[in-house]
Parts: sequence; structure tokens; C-alpha cells
Amino acid sequence: MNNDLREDSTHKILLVSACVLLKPDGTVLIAKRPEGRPLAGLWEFPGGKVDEGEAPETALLRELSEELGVRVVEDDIEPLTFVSHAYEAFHLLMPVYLCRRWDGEAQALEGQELAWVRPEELSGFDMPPADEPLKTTLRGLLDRL
Ligand SMILES: Nc1nc2c([nH]c(=O)n2[C@@H]2O[C@H](COP(=O)(O)OP(=O)(O)OP(=O)(O)O)[C@@H](O)[C@H]2O)c(=O)[nH]1
Repeated sequence: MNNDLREDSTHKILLVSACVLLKPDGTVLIAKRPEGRPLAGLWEFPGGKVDEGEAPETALLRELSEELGVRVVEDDIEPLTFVSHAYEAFHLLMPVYLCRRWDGEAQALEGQELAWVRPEELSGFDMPPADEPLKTTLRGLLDRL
């Protein structure tokens, strides 16, 4: 095997499901990571790590319920894009789903700050390096819907 491609703990793949919750007014939800967590203070799309043996969609519905108290059914999420980014400690692979229908009002259940913003406003928010490409591509992706 090519040494550059060998399995290496520093290049472990971390699978994280994320969601673009889109309201009819064209705004999307972002959440600010609370103090005391890695990447604290950065704004990101709701979601989280996929547990061992868990489907990415199941993980997403679980995270949306835990973090925001919104109930989403699997039929109401669809693949939008994905992010692949090499962090120092792991390689992030993040399927990004789109959701336009959910039950309940999004609440900050984990001490995070929430903001509904237009995709073109994302450039004004500090986001994790992996999310940078989304700042420019999200508007186009949503325009195509
Ligand atoms: N949810 C989410 N995670 C992101 C985004 N961008 C990004 O780099 N990440 C990274 O993906 C990882 C997600 O981990 P997390 O800590 O939010 O996952 P989790 O909710 O399962 O956390 P836990 O381990 O405390 O249960 C973090 O390393 C985070 O920095 C994003 O837009 N949304």
C-alpha cells in the first residue's frame, strides 16, 4: 500500500451529519458553539457525530431533537451537499442535509446561541474551516431548488 495512503490515527475519518434548516422566508439556522467545547464561539450548522453503527440520517434526527427540540421525520430531510475537510486530528466527512419541514420551534437546548440568517449573510459569521466553502456555495445550492 502506498505509505501516503496508509491508515493513520491522525487521519481518522470523523462522520458528522449536519442540517440546513430552511424557513420559507429563505433564512437558515446556525448555532454558535458554547464555551468550553472544541471550536467554541464558531457558528455552525446543527448536527453532530454519527455514533458507531448509526445511520447518518438517524444521527441527524437525534441531534436536531437533542440540540434544538425539533422533531423531524426522515422523509423530510434530503441530501444537499457534503463537506470533506482535513483537520489536524481527524478528517471530517460531513453529509449536509436540507430540511424544510419540522415540528416545534427551534430552541437552544445546549446553551448555544441561535441565529436565522440569509445564506448571503454567512460570510459575516466565523465558522469552522470546514464550513468555509458552504459560505459561497449554499446560496447557489438553495437557488436551484
Ligand atoms: N454540527 C456541525 N459540526 C461541524 C460543522 N463544521 C465542523 O467542522 N464541524 C465539526 O464536526 C464535529 C462535530 O462534533 P460535535 O461536537 O458537534 O458533535 P456532537 O454534538 O456529537 O458532540 P459530543 O461529542 O459532545 O456529543 C466537531 O469537530 C465540529 O467542529 C458544522 O457545520 N456542524
